[in-house]
Amino acid sequence: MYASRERLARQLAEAVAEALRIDLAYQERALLVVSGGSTPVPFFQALANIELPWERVDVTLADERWVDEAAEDSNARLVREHLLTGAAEAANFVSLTTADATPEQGVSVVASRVERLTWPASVVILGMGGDGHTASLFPDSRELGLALSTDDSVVAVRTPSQPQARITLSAARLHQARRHILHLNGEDKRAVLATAMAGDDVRKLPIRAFLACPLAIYWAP
Ligand SMILES: O=C(O)[C@H](O)[C@@H](O)[C@H](O)[C@H](O)COP(=O)(O)O
Repeated sequence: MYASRERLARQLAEAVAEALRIDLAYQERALLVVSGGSTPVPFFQALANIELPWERVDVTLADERWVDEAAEDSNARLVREHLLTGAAEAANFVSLTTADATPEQGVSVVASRVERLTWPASVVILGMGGDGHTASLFPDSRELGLALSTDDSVVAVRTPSQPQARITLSAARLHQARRHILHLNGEDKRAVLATAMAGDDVRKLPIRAFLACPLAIYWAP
């Protein structure tokens, strides 16, 4: 981990906290949509320690693996361990899974949960994989076309390159935010982002669906 990644995470936490503060000055509740993966951990830890009226903040995920919340690779677990601690413990976390065996069975319950939240979100923070995916909009997802085009909030996703079934907020739902942020580290991801910016085939590099949001980019080497 580079020191600058830690600094970036702290700056990002300050920016997100400020956005929540601004929105909470004139809304009863505010919504923060975060991503999983390894990149956000220092950001979560920095944000967790910032004083805010967290009891008026809802936190949900851009996407989730269809696994038990106790599983190593559960994004909910990541958020509970690193964000919902300290001051942020008072936030209300809304998970994207149910006890159903498959995301296809749970998708409508998750959709109604998501739709009850305060939209537009204050901030949607996206990550990006080396294949240009964001949330669970993978280039090889069978449901990519659906997730990019549907008005539904949530889509169950099967992706040959990924070991688990997943559930993702749709592109339309992820677009419903006052601010969009892309948080990424490393030269390899910067190169993927540069390629994404130089073209327009969203199915090849799904991050392209968010480049015109506008998207604030938080990058460290
Ligand atoms: O993993 C997830 O839960 C998210 O679906 C995914 O979109 C993530 O943001 C990117 O894959 C980046 O992941 P890293 O931060 O681990 O590189």
